[in-house]
Amino acid sequence: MSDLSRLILDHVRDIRDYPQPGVLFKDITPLLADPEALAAVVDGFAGLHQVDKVVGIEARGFILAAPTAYRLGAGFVPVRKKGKLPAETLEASYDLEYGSATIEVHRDAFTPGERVLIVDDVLATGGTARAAVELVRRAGADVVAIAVLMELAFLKGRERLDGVKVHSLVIV
Ligand SMILES: O=P(O)(O)OC[C@H]1O[C@H](OP(=O)(O)OP(=O)(O)O)[C@H](O)[C@@H]1O
Ligand SMILES: Nc1ncnc2[nH]cnc12
Repeated sequence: MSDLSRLILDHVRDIRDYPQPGVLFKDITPLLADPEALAAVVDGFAGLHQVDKVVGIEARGFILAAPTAYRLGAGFVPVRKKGKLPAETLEASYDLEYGSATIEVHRDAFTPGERVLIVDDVLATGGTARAAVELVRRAGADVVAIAVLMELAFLKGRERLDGVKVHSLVIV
């Protein structure tokens, strides 16, 4: 296992039965609070691809995507839960490990053909990431890859992202 994977595992804590019974929730707040771990994760994402825009998925994805964009000299684009973006949007609905949701992106968030890295904290069932890929493509940009801090392999999210490059800093 890489030093980065070990560092992440040491700073993510498991919360049983949150937000509902049967879910083992991966709480990244200890990692965010640790300067060395936070910097290593952002550097890890920024080392993957040079892109024009980094997309962050509300809310935890924002925290990691914005510093990644800064590090790359790229722009940041928020994908938000429905009803939060002020201008004209595209939307996609999906199921995730513990519920369902609708996300949106501004219709004019990208110029055609821009290269995009999508960043989030956790890949579980893949519903969220798949919907984000769909939105970015419908908005006219090119999804270079998805990058997550942690992939929960038993939920097989990767299988729902056929044809998209998926980078996980740690797989559990
Ligand atoms: O692979 P999936 O099963 O779709 O699950 C992964 C998503 O679930 C969490 O987001 P959540 O909707 O809980 O939002 P939050 O970041 O606002 O806590 C996480 O941050 C991912 O975006
Ligand atoms: N088990 C989990 N822990 C943290 N975030 C998640 N998003 C979906 N499933 C999750």
